[in-house]
Amino acid sequence: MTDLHELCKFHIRPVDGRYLTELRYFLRNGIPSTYTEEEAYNYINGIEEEAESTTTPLHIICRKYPEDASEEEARVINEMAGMLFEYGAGWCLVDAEGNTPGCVLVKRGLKHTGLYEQIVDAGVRAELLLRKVECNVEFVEQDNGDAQVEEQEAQPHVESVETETKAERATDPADSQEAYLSAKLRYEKGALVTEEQNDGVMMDWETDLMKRGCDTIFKGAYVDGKLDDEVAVLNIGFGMGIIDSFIAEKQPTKHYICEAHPDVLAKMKKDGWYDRPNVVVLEGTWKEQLDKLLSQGNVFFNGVYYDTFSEHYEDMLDLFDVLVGLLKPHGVFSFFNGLGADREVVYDVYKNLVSMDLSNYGLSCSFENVDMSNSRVNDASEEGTDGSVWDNIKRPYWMCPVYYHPEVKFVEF
Ligand SMILES: C[S@@+](CC[C@H](N)C(=O)[O-])C[C@H]1O[C@@H](n2cnc3c(N)ncnc32)[C@H](O)[C@@H]1O
Repeated sequence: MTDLHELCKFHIRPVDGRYLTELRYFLRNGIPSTYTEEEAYNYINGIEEEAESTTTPLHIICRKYPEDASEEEARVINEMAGMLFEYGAGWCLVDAEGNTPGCVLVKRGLKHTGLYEQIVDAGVRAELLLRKVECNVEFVEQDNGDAQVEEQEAQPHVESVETETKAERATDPADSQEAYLSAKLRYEKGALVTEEQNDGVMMDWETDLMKRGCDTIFKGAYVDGKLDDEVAVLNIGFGMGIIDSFIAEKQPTKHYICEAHPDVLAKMKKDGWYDRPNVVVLEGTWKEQLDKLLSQGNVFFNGVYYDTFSEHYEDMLDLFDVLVGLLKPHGVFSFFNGLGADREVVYDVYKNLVSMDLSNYGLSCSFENVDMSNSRVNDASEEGTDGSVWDNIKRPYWMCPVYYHPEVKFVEF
């Protein structure tokens, strides 16, 4: 390995200013901050193929971060990471075990460190930059061979897809709305899945989270502690009707349900949702339906819940545009927070990002931490079954020990 990689192993303690001097020297003299152990190995051994994994200096720092680091050592290590980021280090490159530097810290129980925070901040900055680049440049399809987790995290109920091509993604029901809306669905015990691919569209391990979602949006039913004369709520995405059943129990004046998939709409019809006197079913995508409601100008909600499938973070940003026009001033918005939830560090990046994005709309977002360590979702083997809730499901979309349950309202309320 190289001197740069060796430096990041902290052989000599304490970790002090000498580390900063040496690291600065390497970087200023042209050693890339993303120079990987694999590249070094291949170079030394005359191997020409490009390595599949990318163990960067930042990975090594995370692997070797001393558990007993003093305050001063922690400060120096943070400064080293800062320097690496300044010189272009990646927050989401993956090593041979599929870990990003942040994942390494999570696995070592070092999430509380300033280093982890710095990596999350770098992730937020990278996402914001990526968004700007994607807006300004038509073609950013660039395969530089680096292994990295998908930066443009897919939205609720879709996890990151590592190296699929754009063409594959266009036909993947878990990734493309067009493909999803024309895919056949199947209701099975405790889940709604796509018929062919077995993507989990909705699963009943989320029941408790749906209950929380319902309770949260009903906080908007009260103005100064008094129940509003008319309580109107909107749920976007019916799925298994779990949250809609909780909403129905609270007997709102009007209960709007927006649903786009024909198989789900058929199930709603069969189960009598269309016949309920206070229920209004908006058939179609929320983008079509909510624009109509906005132009109508006479429907405003105490609570809105959002939980769709095969949408992306940028769709959610589009939702915020209409949400601010449809929410009553004291109204509350919540959503199934599966943003990047197949990787803890990405989940943390999105937690920060969504708060920042909402603040641009005058909305504040707070999160309640829900411990999921005892949830069925994290059980390797579910009681009464041979396996976990993910058996037969193509891609697990939840891998985190804590759920960040969001509550969103206008800043002044
Ligand atoms: C995860 S499920 C919702 C589960 C629901 N929260 C529950 O408690 O059962 C997602 C639902 O959103 C619907 N959906 C997907 N895209 C949509 C869109 N653009 N507009 C409206 N509904 C959509 C799907 O057909 C599916 O029924």
